Amino acid sequence: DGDLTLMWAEWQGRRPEWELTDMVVWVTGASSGIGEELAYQLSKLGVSLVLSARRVEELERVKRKCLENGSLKGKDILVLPLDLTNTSSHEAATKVVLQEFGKIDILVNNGGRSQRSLFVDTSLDVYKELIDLNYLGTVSLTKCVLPHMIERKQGKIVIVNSLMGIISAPLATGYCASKHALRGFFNGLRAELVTYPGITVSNICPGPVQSNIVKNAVTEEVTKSVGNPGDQSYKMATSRCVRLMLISMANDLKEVWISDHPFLLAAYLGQYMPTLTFWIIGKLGKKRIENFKSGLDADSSYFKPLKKKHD
Ligand SMILES: NC(=O)c1ccc[n+]([C@@H]2O[C@H](COP(=O)([O-])OP(=O)(O)OC[C@H]3O[C@@H](n4cnc5c(N)ncnc54)[C@H](O)[C@@H]3O)[C@@H](O)[C@H]2O)c1
Repeated sequence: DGDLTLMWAEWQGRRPEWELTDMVVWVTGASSGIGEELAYQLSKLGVSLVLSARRVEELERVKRKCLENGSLKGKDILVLPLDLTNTSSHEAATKVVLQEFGKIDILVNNGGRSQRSLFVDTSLDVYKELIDLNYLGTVSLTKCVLPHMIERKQGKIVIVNSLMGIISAPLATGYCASKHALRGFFNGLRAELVTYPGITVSNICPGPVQSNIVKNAVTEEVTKSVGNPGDQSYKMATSRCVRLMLISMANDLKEVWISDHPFLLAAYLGQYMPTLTFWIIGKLGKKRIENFKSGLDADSSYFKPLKKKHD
């Protein structure tokens, strides 16, 4: 359920329990899904945590659960409300973290939103929103934190990208574009930082993972979300995805693919036979669009045969 380098790192590499202790880790999108689970698993490693998202009460809930389940004390977790699209607030937020903990070892750029709509039906505002949030929000926060990492000549920048940043699927053109943009940007930034070997850039690309991503996905209009999480039984467990993310961070892997098949296979195939892969995506995607148009959950109804096989 991961690319070969990641699987090797899980087998033979450095353990998160050895490598990630005593660090200050800032997680965006920590109020739900992958970010929330990251908070729980990180809190067991004894790091200092900064939890960011827009809803303070949800972040407080996550903080309480971290304190119940981990070894941290209240002072080790900072709840810092942050809207990724409000880029003018990012500098001040970074200062608050530095004042509180004195350093930032790991920035996990996780906050984001997906999409479920056909391009022809979708307002341009949706495309602006997805680029503002998923791409520019991440770039902006990284721009605020990076000078501090350069000063210390160390730090880990983690981007929660997606397999949709490598291959694309119908009904998510704007989401795929924002994730492809992140991959292009951070591969370039990594190369710019080559004179700082202590600063690493990890591009993490999960396939489908259990979370609220579909429920929160934007549709034809920015103000309209899907509202229903759909059937998540065929997706990877959040805890497994996050464990593999921590292994990636502990081993400073530059890019990882975290997914079950057939999604992982599609990513591999896409590297070797792009034309064939896009033909297959077109064939499979046709059914996905039909499901969506008839009001069904595009994914779960599509993956029913797969689920039955698992059962
Ligand atoms: N779940 C999947 O299948 C999957 C697959 C690949 C990649 N991802 C990526 O994982 C990341 C986390 O998503 P998730 O699956 O946990 O979904 P989720 O909807 O459960 O969580 C998204 C988080 O981002 C936050 N967020 C949304 N808009 C924000 C804003 N304007 N400012 C600050 N925070 C904001 C939400 O509050 C929430 O905490 C996203 O970047 C997503 O693209 C998810």
